[in-house]
Parts: sequence; structure tokens; C-alpha cells
Amino acid sequence: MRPVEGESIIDVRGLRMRYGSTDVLKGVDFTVRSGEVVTLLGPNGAGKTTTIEILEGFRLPSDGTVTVLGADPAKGDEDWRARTGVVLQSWRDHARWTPRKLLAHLGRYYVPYSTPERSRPYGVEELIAMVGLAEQADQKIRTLSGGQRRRLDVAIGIIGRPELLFLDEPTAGFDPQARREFHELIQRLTELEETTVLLTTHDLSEAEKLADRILILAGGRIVADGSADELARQVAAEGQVRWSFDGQRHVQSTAEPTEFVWDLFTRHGRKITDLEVRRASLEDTYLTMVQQHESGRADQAATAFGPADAEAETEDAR
Ligand SMILES: Nc1ncnc2c1ncn2[C@@H]1O[C@H](COP(=O)(O)OP(=O)(O)OP(=O)(O)O)[C@@H](O)[C@H]1O
Repeated sequence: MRPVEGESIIDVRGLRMRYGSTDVLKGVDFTVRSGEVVTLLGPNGAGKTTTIEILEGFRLPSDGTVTVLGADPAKGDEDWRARTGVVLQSWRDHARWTPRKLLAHLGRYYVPYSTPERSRPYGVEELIAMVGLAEQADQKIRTLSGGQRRRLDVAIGIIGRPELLFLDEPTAGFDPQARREFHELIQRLTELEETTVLLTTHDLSEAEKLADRILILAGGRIVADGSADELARQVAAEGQVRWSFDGQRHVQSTAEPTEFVWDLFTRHGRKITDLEVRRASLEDTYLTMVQQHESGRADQAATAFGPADAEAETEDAR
């Protein structure tokens, strides 16, 4: 059965992962719904790749329940695999092949999984144009630049027209132009193809631009879950108002910036100049959270920024 809009596509409950004696994931819970673009953010070593590899079925968790497209990824069959697309950190094989030949070759595996609603695979020419590799289509893969190589990785990930696409740091090494083109590609995939996307990134502006929802992974748990705006509002219930009056600069933090500004103008009218109202950016939110985590106050971060049940998870994980 194909997913309908808003249906849960990924469901993760109490996910734990231990490497040797180190607990990397200590009880991760989240859901991704059909059609959403969700970003997993977190400092180096937080366990983003581990999480994504468990969801892809490449790694077995130590504990917890994971459901992806209605199945346990560890037991996903060929049909399940054909419905998911994976963009790994880099495709290292087939250096002597060309993008056109490799995509045609890989595409053939998806022919048996074509359905009336979702014809598989993508046409090679359409895909090459979509990822911007037309000029390099017949070049040996080993001669591609880092950015071109990454575009090929993305093309390989979506050749089977997946319903769910996993991308692990997809734009690492992209120049600004390639990054913008990649963002447009993801937007096209989600709008036209209704592809659900889970990606990891270190780039906050990328998360803000692409993601419907951001999950912040730190201290082995999801410590924040919401849109970029929601997260910023959670960290800064207060806004900052800055203005000049009689040649002097003033700053005031307030929970009601609109009311404060209204009052300011009522009292001083046009003598108020250079007015600015500032809310915390996603970067402020993220850095505050990571600082709390790194100074050993991860539980506090989970309580302050997390989903409603974060406190319960925290108790459970102790
Ligand atoms: N196979 C493994 N055996 C032992 N430890 C591992 C293994 N894979 C990952 N780790 C450790 O688990 C932790 C999480 O790694 P992971 O790659 O999932 O983090 P990440 O959030 O993706 O990091 P980065 O942002 O640096 O890519 C790290 O401390 C890493 O060293």
C-alpha cells in the first residue's frame, strides 16, 4: 500500500545503540510523516549517521523499535528496499564508468518494482538533467570534481524514484551554486514526487531552508523537535528591542516586543529611530543547546527544548 499524506513513514521508539561500553543513542524517539522533510542536526559524534544507518537497515540497534515504511528495516525485503533511496557519504566504486552508464545499469534493478503510481526507474536523461550532470554524463567517474561526484551520489540515491530518501550530509563539499541547485532539487522531489526526506547536515542555514522540522540529537537523545521558528521561539521566549533615542542606543529584552514597541512610540513618537526587534536565530538556539549539552547539562537541554514527553524520556534514560 502506498502512503497517504501525513501517514507515519518512520517511527522510532526507545532507540538505543551501544558501541562496546559507550552508549551513543540512549532512548531516541521521533516520527516522520509522509511528505515531510526532516533534518537531523547534532554535533560531531552525536550519532546521526548511526541513527540513519539503523533506519536504512544497515545497522542493528542495541534496543528499541524502529518502523520504516511499515517494516522493521533489519527485515526489509527487496520491495521495501526499492521504495527507499539512500545517499551515502560517497560512491567510491565504478571509477572507470560514466554517470550515464552507471545510472542506466543501476536503474535496471528497479524495473520490477515499477507501479502504476510510481514508474521506476527515472529516465536516465531526465535524471542527469535534474542533478545538473549533462556536461559530464559521458566522462569517467574518477575525473568528476567533488561536487559533481556528490550530484552523482544523489542521482544514484533517487534513480529508483524512492518514496523515502535518506541523505547523509548531502551537500558536504558543495560550492554555493551547487548547494542552491541541490536545495531546488530536494524541493522539486518533495513537491512533485511527494518524496519524504530525512537528511543530516551540519549546515544550519540548510536545515532552516529545507526542513519542515528539525530534530536536534545530543547526549544520545532528541533534545529539540520543531520547525526552525518553533525552536527559536522556545529558546527565546523573549525578544530583544533595540532603538535610538536622543542620540543614545538602548536595548531591552521583553516577552512582549510588539506591546513594548507600541508603548515606546506612544511615549516618544518620531524621536525613536533605528528600531530593531530581534528573535533568536536557529543558530542561537542550536549553540545554546549544544553548550548545555557539552557542559554536562544535556538533561536540562532536553527538558527546555524537547518535545512534551522529553522529561519522561530523560527520567527513563538515567
Ligand atoms: N562501528 C563503530 N564502532 C564503534 N564506535 C562507533 C562505530 N560507529 C560510530 N561509532 C562512534 O559512535 C559515535 C557516533 O558516531 P556517528 O558517526 O553516528 O556520529 P555523527 O553524529 O554522524 O557524527 P559526525 O557529525 O561527526 O558525522 C562516535 O563517537 C563514533 O566514534
